[in-house]
Amino acid sequence: MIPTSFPPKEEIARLTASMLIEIGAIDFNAREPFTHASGKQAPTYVDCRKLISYPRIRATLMDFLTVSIMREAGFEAFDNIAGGETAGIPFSAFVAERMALPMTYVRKKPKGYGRNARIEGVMTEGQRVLLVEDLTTDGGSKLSFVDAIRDTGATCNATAVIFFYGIFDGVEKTLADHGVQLISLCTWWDVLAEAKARGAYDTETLTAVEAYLNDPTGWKPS
Ligand SMILES: O=P(O)(O)OC[C@H]1O[C@H](OP(=O)(O)OP(=O)(O)O)[C@H](O)[C@@H]1O
Ligand SMILES: O=C(O)c1cc(=O)[nH]c(=O)[nH]1
Repeated sequence: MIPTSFPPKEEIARLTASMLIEIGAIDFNAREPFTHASGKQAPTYVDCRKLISYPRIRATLMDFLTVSIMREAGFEAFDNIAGGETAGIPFSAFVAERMALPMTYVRKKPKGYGRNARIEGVMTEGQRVLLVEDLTTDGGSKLSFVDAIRDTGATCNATAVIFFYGIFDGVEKTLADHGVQLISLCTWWDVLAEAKARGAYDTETLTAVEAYLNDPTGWKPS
């Protein structure tokens, strides 16, 4: 069902950050960095996949994502909600259910046999498709998913994610240049503020993380 409450964007960001911290979806390690889909290393990892196991938090965040989509893109802007393999798929299902829209999903690569499809479910020419994903780091996966959607003759002018890194230059512009609007609930800056407010991590950890957030390309493991 479509939620009717519309908390302000800043409150959505704070609550989302708080929920991610509460369920242990936020990992920091400046000594043994995480490798991301882009191949880059970072002292940060947010595991939005954990959210599916927490029904109260999951429902609240999916309401937030749905109202953010309607508020920032329009109430009647989409005909089809597509999830990006893998982490985007459950969230696309929850959003599609709320918006009473068809759901599809996009594979990272063609299946390799059978129909050799990248798109699963029914996507038709001219449909206005919203790509739903768990997060965006530098946007590389989004461009690939959007291109696969457009190859069907559908349009895809927006992507909605729970988490946006918000630290790399030009990600929103690169997406915008590709004709894609980015809708997100929170960034690392919201998580950092909430972590400090809660005293959730030790000062050394937060200092190392803040150094990375301020200069992700110059950052080196400690
Ligand atoms: O490239 P970006 O747009 O910045 O987004 C980062 C991608 O990295 C993660 O996927 P990953 O490839 O790790 O796979 P998974 O979804 O199968 O876990 C995440 O689910 C995003 O799709
Ligand atoms: O870019 C990624 O691959 C990535 C970063 C992150 O923090 N969490 C995640 O699941 N993937």
